[in-house]
Amino acid sequence: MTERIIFAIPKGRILDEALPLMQSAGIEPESAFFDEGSRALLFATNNPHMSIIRVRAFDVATFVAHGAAHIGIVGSDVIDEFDYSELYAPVDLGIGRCRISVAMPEGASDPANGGHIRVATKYPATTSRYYQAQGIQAECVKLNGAMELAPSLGLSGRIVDLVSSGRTLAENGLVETDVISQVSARLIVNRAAYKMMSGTLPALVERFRLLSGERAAA
Ligand SMILES: Nc1ncnc2c1ncn2[C@@H]1O[C@H](COP(=O)(O)OP(=O)(O)OP(=O)(O)O)[C@@H](O)[C@H]1O
Ligand SMILES: O=P(O)(O)OC[C@H]1O[C@H](OP(=O)(O)OP(=O)(O)O)[C@H](O)[C@@H]1O
Repeated sequence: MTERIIFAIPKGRILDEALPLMQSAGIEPESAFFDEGSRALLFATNNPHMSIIRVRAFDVATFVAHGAAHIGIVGSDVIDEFDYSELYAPVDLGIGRCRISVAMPEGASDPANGGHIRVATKYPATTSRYYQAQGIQAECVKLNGAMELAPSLGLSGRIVDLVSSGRTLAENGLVETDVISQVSARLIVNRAAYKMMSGTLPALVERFRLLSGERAAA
């Protein structure tokens, strides 16, 4: 018997780039997936043994790590933040490229007072790890968006957030001071499922690996 594969994809901005990639891999979601009025969260595909769930970016990693979904697409920013041992990330898809950086108000200095700083971020684990390696203790204020507001309103001296064009920082009077890491979207697989579903998942991963190799070479 072939088990059903649950494929988790993120709702946000990666989706537009992920869909053509999935189509190239032969995965076509049912029409309800494209219906903006639909409240459904789980969708059939042209493969009777595969369904798609569309969830928030951070939740893609959680669903796959717990085996509730078997495979997914998510940014390396999310993988690094959770550091789930159950996740295998075998393919860099080369989409959703950006970087995770430190930023602060133009012309400001934010000295580490007694080795301590305060940072507003959606990425507390990544931020703490980055500063810990420099012997600085980062007190992270967790926000889920609009981090750029934090310095001007006195919430923190600096922020750690994703940067692509730099436009959001510039429009909010901030400058990028350090790049923590480069980010791109990855194919992730639940390690146990990869072994258990050996008739389907490894071949699917190979298809994406080939496509990404072709894309990188193009
Ligand atoms: N400016 C950007 N350029 C390129 N990729 C980005 C950019 N911002 C985010 N990403 C990638 O897209 C992923 C999802 O980000 P997005 O901003 O769409 O979600 P979100 O609105 O933060 O998510 P949610 O609403 O689920 O909290 C990020 O984890 C990152 O990998
Ligand atoms: O350097 P830029 O090209 O301006 O991109 C950076 C912005 O993109 C992301 O937010 P997004 O637009 O996804 O919205 P969000 O606040 O909902 O995360 C990120 O959080 C930055 O705010």
